Amino acid sequence: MDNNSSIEIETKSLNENQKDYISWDDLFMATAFLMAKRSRDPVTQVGACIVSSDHKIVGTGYNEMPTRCCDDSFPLGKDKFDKLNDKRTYICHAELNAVLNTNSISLQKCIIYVSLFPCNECAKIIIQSGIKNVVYCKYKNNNRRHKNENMASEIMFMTSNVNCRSYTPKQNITLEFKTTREPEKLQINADESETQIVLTNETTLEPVYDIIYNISSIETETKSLNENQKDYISWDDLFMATAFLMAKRSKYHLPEVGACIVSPDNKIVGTGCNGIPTTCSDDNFHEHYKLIDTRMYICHAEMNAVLNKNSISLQKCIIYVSHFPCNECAKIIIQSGIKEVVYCTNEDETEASKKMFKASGVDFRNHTPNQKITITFR
Ligand SMILES: O=c1ccn([C@H]2C[C@H](O)[C@@H](COP(=O)(O)O)O2)c(=O)[nH]1
Repeated sequence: MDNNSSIEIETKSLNENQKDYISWDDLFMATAFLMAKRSRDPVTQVGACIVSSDHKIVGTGYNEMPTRCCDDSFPLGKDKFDKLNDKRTYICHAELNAVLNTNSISLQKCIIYVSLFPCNECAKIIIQSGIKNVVYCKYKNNNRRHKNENMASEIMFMTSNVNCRSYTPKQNITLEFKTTREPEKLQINADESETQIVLTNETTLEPVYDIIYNISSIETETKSLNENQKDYISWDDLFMATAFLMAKRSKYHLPEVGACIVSPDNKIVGTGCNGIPTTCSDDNFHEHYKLIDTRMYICHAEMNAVLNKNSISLQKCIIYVSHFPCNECAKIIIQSGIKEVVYCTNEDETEASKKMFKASGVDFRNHTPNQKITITFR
């Protein structure tokens, strides 16, 4: 390949590709709105996303009943005459959950993105946690800013030097999940003294869902859904959507890849997309060094998600990836202690990765959300 043509191709595809590229503000506000899709509050679904000064997600949350307080035995409506029968008595707000869900020792200098302006109770929690910036999308009660509880929050933020600004992404974000057929199926012959790997040409249409998750969750999840919760999404959909959202920060059409690592208790502990190392400025790097093969410089989404982690250990974590990991990423995943890979598409040569995953006891499965997920900022 001659140098000039490859430079041209690369620069061209970078420009064309940046149509979909999103800002940090868009990314984190979209993550907050995505989280809100897990809320079972029939009236107002709120999401929050806490981000460190180096753009790592360190906490997420949505409004829900306290953990293990089964939604069906708690009211989802209001009753101003009977506090015991009023959802407000029990529901933990999105901000509270995001702050308490964090894997980071300190939230000093962090930013919290919230779909709704924080109420006075959440303002107290935000201030005491050390968060220094609040980015919100709208006010509750038809955007009535001058409601008492909003005023109280504003006064407390102002006197505590917590910066507060409103931000609404200009357009909705739609995440489309490409589905592909598995090119080959891996079989392990358990009878052989040495593990024998057979590649067959049988093609099956994924997804294969995590049976354990579904069985335990169906009972509680389906029963409490109501009319207003058409948008409600499963954990698998949420985290795959987060991986695809991350991919929108990639400037590389190789393709754009996103990854999201999740702890056993469903906390996001790392995210990433493919890109050149952080310290190499994206915009000048190609032209400056007249790169022949950009792929040599690209850090893959999986590598970035693992190295971006805000948890000491990734033992027993799950990594959600838009594309099946290559062999280099498979090594990183295995060595990091991650125990499961959930992928959406599998277009590339991944035999070596599969062989290593199998031998190392890392499970892998496909998950493709049934339909596209649209994040609407309203
Ligand atoms: O700062 C806030 C304010 C409210 N919420 C949650 C609490 C409730 O679940 C809903 C509000 O329900 P309404 O029926 O609209 O009063 O929003 C929050 O998470 N954070």
